[in-house]
Order: sequence, then structure tokens, then C-alpha cells
Amino acid sequence: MSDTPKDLEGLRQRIDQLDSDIMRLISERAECARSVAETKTKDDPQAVFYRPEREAQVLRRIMELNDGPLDSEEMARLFREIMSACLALEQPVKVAYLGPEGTFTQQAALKHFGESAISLPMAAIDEVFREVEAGAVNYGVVPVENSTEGVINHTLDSFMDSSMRICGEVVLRIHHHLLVSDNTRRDKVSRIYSHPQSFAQCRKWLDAHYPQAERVPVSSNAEAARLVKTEWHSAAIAGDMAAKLYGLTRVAEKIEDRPDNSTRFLIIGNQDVPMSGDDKTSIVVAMRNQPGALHDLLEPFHRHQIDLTRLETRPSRSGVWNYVFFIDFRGHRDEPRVAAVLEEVQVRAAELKVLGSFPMGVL
Ligand SMILES: C=C(O[C@@H]1C=C(C(=O)O)C=C[C@H]1O)C(=O)O
Repeated sequence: MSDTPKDLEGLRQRIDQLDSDIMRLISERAECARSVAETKTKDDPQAVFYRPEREAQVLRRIMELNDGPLDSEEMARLFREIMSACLALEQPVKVAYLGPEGTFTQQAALKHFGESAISLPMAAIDEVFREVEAGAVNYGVVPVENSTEGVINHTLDSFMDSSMRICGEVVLRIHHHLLVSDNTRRDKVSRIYSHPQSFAQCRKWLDAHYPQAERVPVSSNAEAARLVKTEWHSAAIAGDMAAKLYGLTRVAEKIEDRPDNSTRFLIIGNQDVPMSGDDKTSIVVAMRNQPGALHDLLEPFHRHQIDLTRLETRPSRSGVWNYVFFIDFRGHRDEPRVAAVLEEVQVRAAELKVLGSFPMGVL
């Protein structure tokens, strides 16, 4: 038998030894990060400790180096937490997110900054913008698009009135569950609470399984979960964080219509992020209302072979039937090729605002 207690004991001793080694190395790493912070403050008392481009490079390198048995994403998640803890030793990052507590946006914030970040819930997207603008927090996290339901207009519109820049992005797989409380009569569910986006993402499943139940839209999934606690005939559609926060049970898991259902979130701040080696740029452009305007706008991207990743149109705030275009493309504004395109677009556009160049989401 290979699993004799003696073998087991040997293995456990080996694990204890390895844990001591890992701990010593993590402490050494933390000391190093602390020295980096000291060096930064020496040069500039206002220095920002958190460096999105450096963190992206650290995580990408770990994923490249890793050859199992843990998969690379899992390994990167562990390093995400190590970095988060190292940074918190000097100054924990303060992050405002679209709340309340338990929303997918909070999950996205923690995925991006790690569990040592201080995350503060805000009641609305523009409040997240205002909080960052006022300097009350270092960064904000807001949803921008969902793979099933499309763009979150409120976020795009907030950029029109704000000087905030995009410092990063994070993509989260969104799994919805049908949740009930201990008091719920599961066979008598006549009302389901959720956020309109979540209803839309689970429409077919609901039509098939709860065609008669009243669907009541509320301001967030977490709010839906909270309401269920007090009603015996109600259920909620929400994610794991909300379920855990309110102690609800999953009656049906992963009920989203599309298995690849994901949401992209933006990290907003007031920092220009240097190149990380794999970056994206977001701009917003107003064109004069004339024939061929969109073609004129896109032509330089095509000529310089720049890969567009997204194009959204929103009504402009000035004048009826005027539009602005939100464009995302691969590359950083400091790359000569990208700088050349931006210069050309500037000439052709009535208005151009670069919302930011930032590292492609790693995790
Ligand atoms: C240590 C640094 O500062 C912070 C901590 C990092 C880390 O722990 O690896 C990485 C980037 C910064 O957010 C640095 O700039 O290298």
C-alpha cells in the first residue's frame, strides 16, 4: 500500500517544509515591493504605487512560465493575491464600484485588484465617476458591455461629461442562479426578482421553467437577493456573491441562456498608463454630420492596419441626430503607428477624446 500512514507523514513533512519556503519567499517579495514604494516616494512624494502595466506584465510572465500541474489562470490568480497583499502593505488601493455589495461589479473589482483592495459600493455609475474625480478613491469599476445584452449606455454616456481615463479592463464570466431562502415554498414561486440585464440573459430559461411567474425588475442582483429573504413565494436571479451575502440556496445553477455569457468592466482613474506590451486604446469621436463621415473616420485605421475591437454609436449631447462614436482598438497611444492614426483622426473629427490606453485584461 502506498498510502501507509508513514508515507503520508513524509508527504506532510515535505509540504510543511515547502510552505515555510513559500512563506519566506513571499516575505522577501513583500520587502522588495516595499523598497520599490520607498524609491518611488523618494523621487516623487505624490507617486502612485499601483502600476497597472507592471501588474499586467507580472501576471502575463507567470502564465507563460507556468507548466503545471496548476493551470496558468489559477497560478496567476494566486500571484494576483500576492501582489495585492504586497501593495496593501504600503497603501491599500481604494476602489469604488457600482454597488450594492454582492454585485458582479464588486466581484470584478476584487478579481482585478485582489482581495486586499478596499472596495466601496456606490449607488449609481455616475457616482462611481464622481467619487474617482473627487479623489475620494483611487479607482472606479463600472460595467461596460455584456456579451449577450450589449453595451451599458450609462457608462459610455458618463465618459462624455467626465475627464476620467480608462486604466484597465476586466472580463468576468457571468453565471446566474435561481436562488431561494429557507422560508421559500419552492413549489409556490410566483415572483422572481432580478436586474433587467439578468432577466434578459436568462429569458429562454425563464420562459421554459417559470412562464407564469411575475418578473420584477430591481436595481441590482444583490437587491433581488435581499428581497427574497422576506417573501415565502419569491425567488431571485443573481450570482454567487449575492447568494453568499444573503445566505440563499441555489435551486437551479448557471441558468444564463448562453454558456459564454461574460461582462466586460472598465477600471477608471486619473492616470495615464504606460505601455505594457499588449494594450488597447479607447477613444470617443464626434464627426461632422456629412456623407461618408464614418468611412472617413475608419479609413486611417484600415490603412495603418489597426485592429478595431469595438465600435459603438451614441447620440451626441449637442444637437438632435448628431452622433458620437466610441472606438476600441489594439495598440497603445505611445506606439508610433497609433499616434499617427490619432493625428489623422484628430484632423477629420469635430472632436476627439482619448479615454485611455491600458493593458488588455489578463485574468
Ligand atoms: C512593486 C511595485 O509596485 C506595485 C506592486 C507590484 C508587485 O507587487 O509586483 C507591482 C506593481 C505595483 O502595483 C512596482 O511598481 O514594481
